[in-house]
Amino acid sequence: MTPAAIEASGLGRSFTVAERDAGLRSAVGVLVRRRKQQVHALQDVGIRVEPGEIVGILGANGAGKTTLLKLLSGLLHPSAGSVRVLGHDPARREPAYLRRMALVMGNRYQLQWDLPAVDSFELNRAIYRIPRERFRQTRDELVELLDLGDLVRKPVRNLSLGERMKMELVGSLLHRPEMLFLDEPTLGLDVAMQRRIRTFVAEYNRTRSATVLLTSHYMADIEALCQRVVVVHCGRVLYDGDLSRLGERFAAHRDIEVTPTDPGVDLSGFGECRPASAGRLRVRVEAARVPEVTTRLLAGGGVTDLTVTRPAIEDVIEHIFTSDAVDLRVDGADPAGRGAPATAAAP
Ligand SMILES: Nc1ncnc2c1ncn2[C@@H]1O[C@H](COP(=O)(O)OP(=O)(O)OP(=O)(O)O)[C@@H](O)[C@H]1O
Repeated sequence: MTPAAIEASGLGRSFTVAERDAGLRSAVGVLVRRRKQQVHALQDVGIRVEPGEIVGILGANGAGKTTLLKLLSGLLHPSAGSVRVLGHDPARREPAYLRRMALVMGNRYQLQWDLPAVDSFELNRAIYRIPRERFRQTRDELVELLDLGDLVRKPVRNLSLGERMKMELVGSLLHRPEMLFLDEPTLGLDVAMQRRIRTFVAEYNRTRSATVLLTSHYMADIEALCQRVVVVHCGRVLYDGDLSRLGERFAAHRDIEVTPTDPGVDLSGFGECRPASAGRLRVRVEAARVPEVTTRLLAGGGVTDLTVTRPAIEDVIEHIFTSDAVDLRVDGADPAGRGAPATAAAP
């Protein structure tokens, strides 16, 4: 078996935060007597990622995605469990590890605000001790790939959001990292720029055989780049497997589309009913009721054809994000047969 790019087990991270109620009295009181609370940002995460994979990390706000990327890149130390990335313990932040990975955050900038990006690139060359010739070659290649041209000579503060993000990517990739952690790299960008960044990430993964972990709230990013997704919910891994099979696992309902013989027929007794295209009707029912409802619809003789479809992946994700971890408790093995726990435990 080839060594994994990432291997984590029982990985967890908690934070101790001061608790206080609203109001002035509480603000003063907290100076005298501090109440503390433990926040479990991430718990018992088990994950194995193979070299060259692109894995999407999905989760609602506050689910623990950034905490996971920070643990893997060594910005945070774990409170529990163990993790190896490219054979290194990330928390030790060894130069040998830092030279092989990059963390890019859509809401944080590493380039010097008042300087042209090209100067920050020089700084990175010195920090990472990149040989001059290789540095020039990589920089020019990346600048061309991202159509940045002379923009590298403009102060970073004068660049647009999308131009700045592309510049951040160049700055982060000059040392040719094999491991890329991308936290919301397309945040706030327009659709065309999102697509440009996606194409670039796919290209970088392909040409450099880089392993990529990506978080994004844009499903288009995930669908375009990631066959495999890890869904983090309330700090735990709820699902680790093929994106295409997420719906099988978590879709709470199915849509049954029928062509009625009588266009005025009332099917609302079966479930939420809406008109679909070409005179068809769509009835939304709980997944468990599909066999019973289809049997009754066909036996009634009022429909000429019938198809059952799963909801769009966005709907499935929304269902997961808005549910309590307990609601999503499922039994049995993970569908993709990966190591991560397939059950969501009660908090
Ligand atoms: N330094 C910290 N101190 C206290 N709590 C923290 C800290 N960092 C993260 N948390 C908490 O840990 C939980 C997970 O946060 P995290 O930033 O990992 O979520 P996320 O999934 O990346 O969310 P988002 O999509 O909003 O960026 C949240 O409840 C957050 O408030």
